[in-house]
Amino acid sequence: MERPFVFINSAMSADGKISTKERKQVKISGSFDFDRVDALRAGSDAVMVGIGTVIADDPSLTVKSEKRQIERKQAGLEENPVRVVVDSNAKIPLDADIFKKGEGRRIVIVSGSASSEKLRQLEDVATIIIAGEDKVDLAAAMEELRKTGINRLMVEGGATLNWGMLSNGLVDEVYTFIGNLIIGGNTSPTFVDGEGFTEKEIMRLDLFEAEGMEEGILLKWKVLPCY
Ligand SMILES: NC(=O)c1ccc[n+]([C@@H]2O[C@H](COP(=O)([O-])OP(=O)(O)OC[C@H]3O[C@@H](n4cnc5c(N)ncnc54)[C@H](O)[C@@H]3O)[C@@H](O)[C@H]2O)c1
Ligand SMILES: Nc1nc(=O)c(N)c(NC[C@H](O)[C@H](O)[C@H](O)COP(=O)(O)O)[nH]1
Repeated sequence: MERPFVFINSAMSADGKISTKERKQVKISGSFDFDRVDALRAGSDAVMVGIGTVIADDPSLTVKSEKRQIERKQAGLEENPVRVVVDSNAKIPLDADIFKKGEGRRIVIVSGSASSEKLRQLEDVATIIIAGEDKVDLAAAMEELRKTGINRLMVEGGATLNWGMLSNGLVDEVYTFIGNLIIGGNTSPTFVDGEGFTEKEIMRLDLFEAEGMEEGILLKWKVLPCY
């Protein structure tokens, strides 16, 4: 199977949470880390999030630095990477910031259970990929993204999509910024939620970079193959 090179970038608290129990966004990164995230976006062919993140945060996922936007244009690219949302039932609001802000292509990946009426409406603002019957088949979706020329894909969460991508063996690298705060709560989203691995299935990582940044630390890991 041909798929893009995939990395996940996430910011978490010292206790591994990525937002509050009300799923409210928390500023974990400082300006330095947000700028690093911007550079990662600018260097990617596409940036992907789950529908939970769109509903919770309404992100635009645009490249913020004007210099990077210009550099992308000079390289013959669109100002922003392709913005991709994984949304099995096509719940994404038509007025989401992803559609309203910035230039560039948008892709919504849905499953066979999405309503055809909503898909017709979405076709005006995005390309639709259908993968899977009731729930998006992420492996099939990755193949489709690769076919459309996406070779480097940045995944920006949230917790459930991170699990889906990791547990299906679709991630090459993981970048986690750990900030100087504790969020707590047994229902607050963590870096990876979902079902969780059993002891035998646990995924191993290889740390290849660690860098103190502002009041936190950035860790970069390679995902090791499962045996
Ligand atoms: N700190 C950070 O770096 C960061 C980044 C992004 C999001 N967040 C936070 O994460 C939270 C959202 O996370 P979440 O877990 O609710 O939503 P999510 O963004 O992970 O989206 C999950 C949804 O994607 C859809 N989906 C479709 N097919 C799937 C599949 N095969 N596998 C997995 N998901 C599939 C499902 O509808 C699922 O509910 C928000 O609170 C947001 O603020 C934090
Ligand atoms: N890197 C990072 N540090 C954080 O402290 C934090 N809270 C997020 N959270 C991701 C976030 O939940 C959003 O989904 C997008 O970062 C918003 O993207 P835009 O600014 O709209 O382009 N990400």
